[in-house]
Amino acid sequence: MIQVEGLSKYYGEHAAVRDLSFSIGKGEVIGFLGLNGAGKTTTLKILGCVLLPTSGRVVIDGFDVVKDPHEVRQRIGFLPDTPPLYDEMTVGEYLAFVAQLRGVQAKEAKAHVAEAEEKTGLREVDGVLISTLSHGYRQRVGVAQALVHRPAFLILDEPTSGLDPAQIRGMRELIRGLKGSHTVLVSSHILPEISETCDRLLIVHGGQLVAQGAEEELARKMGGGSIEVEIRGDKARALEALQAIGPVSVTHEEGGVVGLRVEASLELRPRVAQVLVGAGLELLRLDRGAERLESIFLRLTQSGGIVSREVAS
Ligand SMILES: Nc1ncnc2c1ncn2[C@@H]1O[C@H](COP(=O)(O)OP(=O)(O)OP(=O)(O)O)[C@@H](O)[C@H]1O
Repeated sequence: MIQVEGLSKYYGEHAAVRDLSFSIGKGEVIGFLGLNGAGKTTTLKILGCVLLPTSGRVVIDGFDVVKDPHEVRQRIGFLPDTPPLYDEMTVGEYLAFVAQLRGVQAKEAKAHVAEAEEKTGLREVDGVLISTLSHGYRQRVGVAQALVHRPAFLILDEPTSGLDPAQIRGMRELIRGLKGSHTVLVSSHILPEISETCDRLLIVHGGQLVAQGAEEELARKMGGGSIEVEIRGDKARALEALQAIGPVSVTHEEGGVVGLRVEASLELRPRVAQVLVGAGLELLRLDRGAERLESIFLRLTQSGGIVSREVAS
């Protein structure tokens, strides 16, 4: 369990984090979202015992980050925005070195390293010098060093930063694979990545929490949500059938295939399928609106937090 209560961090007069409170349950994968400068890195560094808070409390598994940092560090693994890698070491040497720094017995270090390499797909580069690795592999080593002492909690700051699309997918799968065995807090500003990986979202803006909840829940609270379909058949008939459910717009049209979006809650997906098939149309695809998290996020972070007060509770 992670509990954050009234956390603030000032750099001089500037409040990077203001009165932040949230809790994370065992086994949850939480996405920490915010624009550049929102206060994500500062918060994660405090949770990772790298920075001291100005005020407030962070308790991880019953231990306070200020009073018991040693206990906290044994229970968390931290991937900072720039992973602290030693270029002149091989992957295996580096992970063994980090394991021992974190209190793993020398005789157990090998098993810990093998397990971390297995989870992060690094087995084949165990003997490779870190200086020769691609950026994607370096990020994996960053995650592996966070895992190597088998912590219950993982804090990952922008794990996909600078990765190409294939590497992003690999990292997403890696994080998904950690679910169940770890509690994960992962920060990002890449919305689809968070949307697909996380159970719940914390959205920060200007150092404050402006919303929290599952994507579904946030969309409901904000009255948002949309369903996208692709059909083959008469466009006018499709528009008429869908208008009974909510406002409809045509998203694309090509070779007899029409894409439409209905502004309606996801729970209405079966109803959407029913009316389209009932109208004699061929239903080729039915999905949640892809832009949804993006629109929730933009509304929260561009409204100066007006919507936020209702949604943050
Ligand atoms: N060492 C520092 N000294 C002074 N101000 C700082 C320092 N570190 C961060 N800040 C300021 O605190 C605010 C929050 O920064 P932080 O790095 O936590 O945001 P972030 O959400 O992680 O942003 P990004 O996605 O760009 O990394 C910003 O206004 C930043 O300029």
